[in-house]
Amino acid sequence: MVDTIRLLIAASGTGGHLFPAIALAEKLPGYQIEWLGVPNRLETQLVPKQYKLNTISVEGFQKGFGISSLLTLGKLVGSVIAVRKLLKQGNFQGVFTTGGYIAGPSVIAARSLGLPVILHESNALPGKVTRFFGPWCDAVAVGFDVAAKYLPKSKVIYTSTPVRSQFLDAEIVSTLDLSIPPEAPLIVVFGGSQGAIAVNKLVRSCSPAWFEAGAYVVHITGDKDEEAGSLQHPQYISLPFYENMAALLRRADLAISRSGAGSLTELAVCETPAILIPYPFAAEDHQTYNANVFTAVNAALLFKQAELTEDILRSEVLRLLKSPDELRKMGENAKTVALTDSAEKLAQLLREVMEK
Ligand SMILES: CC(=O)N[C@H]1[C@@H](OP(=O)(O)OP(=O)(O)OC[C@H]2O[C@@H](n3ccc(=O)[nH]c3=O)[C@H](O)[C@@H]2O)O[C@H](CO)[C@@H](O)[C@@H]1O
Repeated sequence: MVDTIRLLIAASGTGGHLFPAIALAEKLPGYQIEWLGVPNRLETQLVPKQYKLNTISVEGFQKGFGISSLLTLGKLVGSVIAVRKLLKQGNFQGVFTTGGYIAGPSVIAARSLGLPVILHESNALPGKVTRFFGPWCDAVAVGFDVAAKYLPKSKVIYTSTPVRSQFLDAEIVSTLDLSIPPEAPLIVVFGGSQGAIAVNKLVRSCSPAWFEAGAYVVHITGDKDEEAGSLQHPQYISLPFYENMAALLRRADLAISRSGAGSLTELAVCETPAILIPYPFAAEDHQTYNANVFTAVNAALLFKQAELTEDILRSEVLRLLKSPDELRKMGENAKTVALTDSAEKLAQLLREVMEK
């Protein structure tokens, strides 16, 4: 009889790092899974109760990564020791990680114990940690196939990025609990898992013209926007966060969004056309690389935040609202850049590596 396999999932920080790992974990019945994160990030809220969350302190690691700062090195060594101890004491047989600062110590610790590691990188331009540690991993699964060209020394496999299971349910739209008339055009605005204050300002200024055109706006502002709540209108719904993004994106006629890999993959599987405004301060401008994947297949319009004025945003949205055929075509094109069976593909890859 084969013993139950014990897997440590190192995924931490943002929705973009956590949701793909949660979707994968759901596809590994029979595996005993524990989580590795840090004490003060989103994993403390998002990791499902059935997985034990172990935490270590690796804050700030990514920032100084690549520069031989003693502090960074000291933190890294401490984290590696902590993860090694956890892996040994917990009898784990392998590690899965979604990159980011938690991945460095996890990969080093696992490899130093001879354990297999799979890393999933969801961005079109892989992060520094992925580029550096990718060759140490048994495989690097990528969310967009263009990422492979930045990982020449890694064993790269295109799996797309797993989304939460509700995104794959075409009927989910019936669970939308916001009062929006069925025939009204719907614009959904969101800025990743943390909101986007600069986009919020623009959207509030433009919205009255969109209301006049009959559109409803669901605006997810994040919880750090002090001006959230300053716009009131019967066709406007403002929320700090919304759980049922799957229903909302399927219902949306147009999304206005940052271009984090998680949001983009969800837009793709929901076939939602989009206006993308990459977060200008994202590491190495990786959100622009992500957005380029969409513009390359005419699935979205891309605007640099610094160049996007109220006038441009207002008029582009009004133009698109008058062009349902163009919107429909953009949605169809979006579908081509993601796989709906990504979680299964990733689970299969993991099983192949862990059970060989
Ligand atoms: C600012 C930044 O650097 N963000 C990065 C972060 O993702 P970050 O979490 O910021 O953004 P993503 O777009 O990847 O994911 C956002 C997730 O939050 C969910 N959501 C959002 C709002 C809401 O109300 N409800 C909700 O469920 C979305 O559905 C999505 O699943 O890691 C990603 C993966 O490495 C990167 O591509 C992003 O660039």
